[in-house]
Amino acid sequence: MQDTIRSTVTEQPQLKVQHLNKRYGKGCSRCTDPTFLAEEGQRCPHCGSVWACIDVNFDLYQGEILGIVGESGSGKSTLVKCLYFDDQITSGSAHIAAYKNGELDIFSESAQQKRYIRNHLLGMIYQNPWLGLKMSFSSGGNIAEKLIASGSYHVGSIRARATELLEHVEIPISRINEQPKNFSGGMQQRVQISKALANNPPILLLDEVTTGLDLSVQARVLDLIRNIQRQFNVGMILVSHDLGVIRMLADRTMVMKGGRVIEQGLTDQILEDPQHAYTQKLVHSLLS
Ligand SMILES: Nc1ncnc2c1ncn2[C@@H]1O[C@H](COP(=O)(O)OP(=O)(O)OP(=O)(O)O)[C@@H](O)[C@H]1O
Repeated sequence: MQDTIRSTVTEQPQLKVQHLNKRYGKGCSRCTDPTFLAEEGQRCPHCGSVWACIDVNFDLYQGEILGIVGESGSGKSTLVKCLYFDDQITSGSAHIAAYKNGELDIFSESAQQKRYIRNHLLGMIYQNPWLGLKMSFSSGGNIAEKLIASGSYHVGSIRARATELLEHVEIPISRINEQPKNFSGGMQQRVQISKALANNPPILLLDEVTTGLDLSVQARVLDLIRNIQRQFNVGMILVSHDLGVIRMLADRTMVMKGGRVIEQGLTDQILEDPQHAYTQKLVHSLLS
């Protein structure tokens, strides 16, 4: 895995996230700076607001998979939702190398520019395929929707790209006109992946994409993710509460607890020598 890092990682991060905070609720004068909340506390005792992400900092490099692991409620999904502009951040910044040379904070951009970033530079795969797919469209139509959003209008090219992507994720081309609501959970995830890849984004966000799938189906989706990383050299943020999934795929890992990043480093290092007591517990439960 470390060879992958050496051969693919370039110096400038694809994505740089700094001091990202996300609060649900109005907030109050006592929690303007969430780092003052008691360690591991997320809820302000005065106003009841929940700080889902507290001072999150990380870099994502080209072609690497960054795993984010943590217990339920630790802020993993909120983080990727903020990066995909599904949710608004409270404060912080993020820079994407492929967007204006990484010089501008994407969160400070206009709604129109955010749409551009989402349509051209990001792909999102949700745990729930109903969030990522239009179930009343055909599977080919779902891919077409993403291509049209990123400025492709030539019907022949769209059809050819949809065919290529569905083949890539091993959906039989005979089913290109079928609605994904008729597909199995694993197939729906594979259509979601093909849709997210449609515009060749440099960054893919994957939120618990195998949770709830049967083990054999899970293995197939995980294999597909690994192949995509190798073939497309795309940087991925892979959220999972399952350290086994992270171990299988992630080059580097970030451990979250109570909205905070409590540990990050090479996945091998984290598994072999976890520093934080919570990570030690996680690793121990994986190995026992
Ligand atoms: N829309 C919302 N309104 C209020 N609180 C929210 C909202 N979404 C998330 N939260 C709170 O933010 C915190 C972080 O939630 P989040 O879903 O990001 O955690 P997670 O680590 O992804 O958990 P899980 O693995 O269960 O999905 C939790 O305390 C959650 O209750």
